[in-house]
Amino acid sequence: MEKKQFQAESKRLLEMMINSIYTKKEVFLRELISNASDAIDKIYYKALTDDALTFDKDNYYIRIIPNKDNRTLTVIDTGIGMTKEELESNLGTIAKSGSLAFKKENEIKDGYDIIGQFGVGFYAAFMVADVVTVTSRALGSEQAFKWESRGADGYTIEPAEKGDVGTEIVLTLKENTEDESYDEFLDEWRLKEIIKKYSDFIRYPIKMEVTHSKPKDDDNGEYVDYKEEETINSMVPIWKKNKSELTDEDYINFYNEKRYGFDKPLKHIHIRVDGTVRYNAILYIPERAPYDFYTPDYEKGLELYSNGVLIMNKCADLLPDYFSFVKGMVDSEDLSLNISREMLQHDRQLKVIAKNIKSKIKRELENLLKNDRENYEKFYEAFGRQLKFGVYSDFGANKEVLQDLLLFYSSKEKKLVTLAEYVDRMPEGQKYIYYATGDSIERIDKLPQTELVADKGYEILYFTDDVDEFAIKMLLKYKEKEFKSVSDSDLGIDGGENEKETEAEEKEYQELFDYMAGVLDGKIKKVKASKRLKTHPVCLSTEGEITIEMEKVLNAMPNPNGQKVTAEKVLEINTHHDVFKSLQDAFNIDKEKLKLYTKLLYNQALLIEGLPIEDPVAFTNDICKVMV
Ligand SMILES: Nc1ncnc2c1ncn2[C@@H]1O[C@H](COP(=O)(O)OP(=O)(O)OP(=O)(O)O)[C@@H](O)[C@H]1O
Repeated sequence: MEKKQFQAESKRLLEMMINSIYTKKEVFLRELISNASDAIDKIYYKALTDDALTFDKDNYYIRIIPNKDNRTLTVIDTGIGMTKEELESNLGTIAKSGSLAFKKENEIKDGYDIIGQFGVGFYAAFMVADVVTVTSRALGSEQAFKWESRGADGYTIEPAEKGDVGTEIVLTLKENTEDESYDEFLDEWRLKEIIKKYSDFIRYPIKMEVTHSKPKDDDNGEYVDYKEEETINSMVPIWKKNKSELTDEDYINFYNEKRYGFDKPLKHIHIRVDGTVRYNAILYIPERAPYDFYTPDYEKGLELYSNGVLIMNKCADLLPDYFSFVKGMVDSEDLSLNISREMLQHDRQLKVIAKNIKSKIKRELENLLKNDRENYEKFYEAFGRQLKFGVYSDFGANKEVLQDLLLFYSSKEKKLVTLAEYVDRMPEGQKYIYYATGDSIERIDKLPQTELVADKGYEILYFTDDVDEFAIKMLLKYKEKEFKSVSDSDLGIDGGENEKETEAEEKEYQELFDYMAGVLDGKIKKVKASKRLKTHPVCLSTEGEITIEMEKVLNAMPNPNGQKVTAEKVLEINTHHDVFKSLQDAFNIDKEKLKLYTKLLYNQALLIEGLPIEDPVAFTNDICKVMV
């Protein structure tokens, strides 16, 4: 059977490709510069095996020339050039990559990999240009050729004059339209910006004339403009340098140059991996949280480079959410790029890198905690909340990774402590890790509920962040010790004689307590004699899973159904307090007074908890009733 070839309508293919591959027009320059760099690399590789050729790096460069008068942008390179046949096959055939073929023919291993592989990048020029003119003279040839195309209409090739080996590409830019201005690609500052963004680490100098101004000679305060050629790119990426060559200042400068943050980094991590997936990375832990860090607007991610060429500004897949504060970049030669170089074809390599990076960051944070507590606490102040969110989210899937990085304020140490430090110094007989929740340390310090636990000499962790208690509920235990709120109805503390006494009292005063509960009409589950209060007359505790702090947080969240979460509150009364005597008297002789006292005590307990009083006016009126 006769085998037929597919027919490709190359005009349409070109149009489709030009307009659908790239999301940003500016990348055309990245593609042309990458081709120029590949062309110079090819001479470099040839010189490795050809004794007749020498490669003196100083002679090789890429030059960018914007010309506003002609509306042309020229890209010149001193690379290997193209013969007539090569112009025809490489630029005349879409998806033909001379660079890929070169890579296959020449075994290239030293890590300076050729960039081109798909054979389409060149055509990105047609996104911004009506006419593209390529004049090229190949290495070893005296004759140059000119290739010219208006895109879909095909191309022409004719002999041309060119003094040096290399390629000159002239783009005649499209006319501006209502929606698009192509003039930006003639603007020095814009060009500089694009070069810095995508091609900063191309290994050869990218030169361009840049306008500066200087005072006029006659010293009358006026300035004149003059042009000077500058190398725009930094060339050697800092991450390819040896760590021993680099100082802290170099890393800080890179952080600032890249605008990873406006602060100083607290720590940098320089990673070089030569494993199954090779990559370099420079990561930073910032000193301060960006202003939008804890908002939905914040975008996590690392810059992703393939061979020194920027592929993605913020690759989110490289960082878990709980380390979203990390800034920096990753460069790998082993990424499977897709044709636009914007997304990755397969993410196996990326997954390997992400996993690796995650454990590196964790290890660095652990080291910081162990060896530089002061700076760790600084870090924790800025990003601790994110770690706690990390423990809580994904149903606690990452709690093991994160639990040893957590810190909480300790009632005894009066500073932040780790869970390990807490558990390791727990006295014999202490069953639980105790915590108290509140808006601030000062407020928790005064919470009546902490009295019994503190009296026992037990340390209490203070939870002042909304997320704290939720994270801890997800952890459940640390080193086999369960967490317990000081407001829990059962504190797990053996009260001895005192406890028996309270139980006896409970029975004795049951009628009074029931009456009081009735006055509060469903606002609380019950009233009981407190085992935990020593000096304070009243407090609230809870039964069940939901604590008062959780009730506050959950009810503060947007809730379209208007449903409210309520903790099962218990009003605890200190039966050894003088107030209790008044309650008993009122119960016996003046029920109206008892109602008044009950409401007052309940509202006081709410205030202590930082909960709103339902009717503040009624509350102040009640106080006045007591006063008169
Ligand atoms: N400045 C240049 N000097 C020498 N050869 C070039 C130059 N520009 C392009 N070429 C040749 O043209 C071919 C096609 O270029 P094109 O940019 O379309 O694809 P590529 O660079 O091979 O791959 P990719 O699509 O991945 O960039 C290149 O492979 C190279 O052989």
